Amino acid sequence: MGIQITPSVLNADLARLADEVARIPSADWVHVDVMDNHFVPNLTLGLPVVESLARRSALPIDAHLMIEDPDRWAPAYAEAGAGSVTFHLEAAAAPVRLARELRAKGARASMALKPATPVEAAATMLGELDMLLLMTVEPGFGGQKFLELCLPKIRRARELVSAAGLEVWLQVDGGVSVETVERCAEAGADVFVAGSAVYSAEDPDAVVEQLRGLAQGASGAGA
Ligand SMILES: O=C(CO)[C@@H](O)[C@H](O)COP(=O)(O)O
Repeated sequence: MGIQITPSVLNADLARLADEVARIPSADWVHVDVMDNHFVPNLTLGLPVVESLARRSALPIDAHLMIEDPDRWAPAYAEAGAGSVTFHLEAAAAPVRLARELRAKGARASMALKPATPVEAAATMLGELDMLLLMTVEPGFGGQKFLELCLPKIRRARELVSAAGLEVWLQVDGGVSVETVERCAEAGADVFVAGSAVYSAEDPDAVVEQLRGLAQGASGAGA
């Protein structure tokens, strides 16, 4: 599939959500952060907003659920029209069953790991996943500094995916910017979430293109 850029709308103007998504036509997905103030210390938006955005957005929705009890809630996001649904391993009671349920509902099944969770924790179920999300900040807020300690994890995840001969996408999320995207791509990431780097810019779509170019160059997938 190659390099994909999925801007997070967390730091966009949420009162104008559909318009904010329309400002990033070059993106591959729009990344929507769902937070419940239990799994993370922040509260954002939920199912009705995702359902409504799915009807209005030209981009497919990449829903990142930072919530407790994803076993109960995640399938509803697939039904609401999210093309990809990410739950956290740290929160799931039955991650394999949940991944299968998401796929059965027609969504891409994705699982996220917080920075301190070793990649090995996901190794046995990579075959159940379409994407593995490696958090490169502690989840909960946009605008944090990229955690360098996550780079070896990205490398290790790429090794595991390649060794298994799987097509699992490797997404990174947190502090991804023009300063850090190349290091993530070199380490093996291929899907890049960027929030403040995109939405703090006057021309968010130009940043999407810039991130894509840098990541492609660094991964060797460039022109
Ligand atoms: O999931 C999260 C934060 O928990 C992210 O998606 C952030 O929204 C990314 O924002 P930046 O770090 O790129 O500003």
